[in-house]
Amino acid sequence: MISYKMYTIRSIPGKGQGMFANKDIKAGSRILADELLLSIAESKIDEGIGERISVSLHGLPPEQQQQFETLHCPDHPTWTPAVSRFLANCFEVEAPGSGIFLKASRINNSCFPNAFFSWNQNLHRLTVHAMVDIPIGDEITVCYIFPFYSLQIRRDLFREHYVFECDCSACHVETGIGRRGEFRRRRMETLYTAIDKTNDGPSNNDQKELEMVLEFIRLAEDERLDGQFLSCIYSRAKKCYDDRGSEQLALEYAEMEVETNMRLLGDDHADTQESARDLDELKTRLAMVQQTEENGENLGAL
Ligand SMILES: C[S@@+](CC[C@H](N)C(=O)[O-])C[C@H]1O[C@@H](n2cnc3c(N)ncnc32)[C@H](O)[C@@H]1O
Repeated sequence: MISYKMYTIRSIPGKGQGMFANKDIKAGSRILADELLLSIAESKIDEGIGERISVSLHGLPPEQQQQFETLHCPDHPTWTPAVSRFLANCFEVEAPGSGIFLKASRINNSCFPNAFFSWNQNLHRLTVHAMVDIPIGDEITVCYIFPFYSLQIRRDLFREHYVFECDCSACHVETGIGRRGEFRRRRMETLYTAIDKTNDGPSNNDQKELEMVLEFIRLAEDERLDGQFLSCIYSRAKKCYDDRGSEQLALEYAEMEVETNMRLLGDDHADTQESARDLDELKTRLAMVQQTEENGENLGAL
């Protein structure tokens, strides 16, 4: 067992090691900002991945190579141990790259996670933030993939990439919670793909895009799913409303985007800083519109 300020790493039956809160952790708190041990610039799983991992690993001092060897290594049917170990423990750094972080790699998966990981380019570290209040003693979990993927896709990715079967309540579709959740997640997956395909500029079908965005947000709230994907969707809602001249609604979604980014990424993340700048611009624009309207009213009253 290893204890740090906010968490302890210890074994759990059936899951290897895991990370546990050793104090009550408030939503938005930074649980860790982990240093990069090694990375590869291209994480696509092709025949060259073993070589890329090997080059990066052998560029490290022997002590750090040994630290990599201590990480969990699943028994994958086709990959070498180095590839299995890398893929089961890596996190995305600058896309399409992946990296290994010794502490974060002890965090297990849940499709109802209570924490969120993100590569922070400004800090050159991987951060993990509490998405919700985490009581002392609870396991700290992240979702390795988009949690709104349907059960079949989640199962396939967990088996293929990480070699485990997820046992969280979302993966038990025989229960009421699991079944209702699966229905919502399938719909969210469809909507996310469709929203992603719509153009960034003013589209021919703004109304349809806005309807999809609002439905996605409703489903995420019902399913209590959170993540940076949600702040991207808030950003789309902001843009849809702004494009149609509904600045007040655009402002509400801009505020939700900043709140989500602050909580999940922290104020030192480039995405948070960009969304905060956008919010300030929108507020300034809205204040100018209000001022112009007030001036017009005053002139009319003369
Ligand atoms: C990033 S590591 C997490 C820490 C790992 N348990 C350890 O012992 O170091 C990923 C591996 O943890 C295990 N794992 C993660 N989440 C799990 C879960 N919900 N149920 C069972 N095993 C899980 C799987 O073996 C997976 O390949």
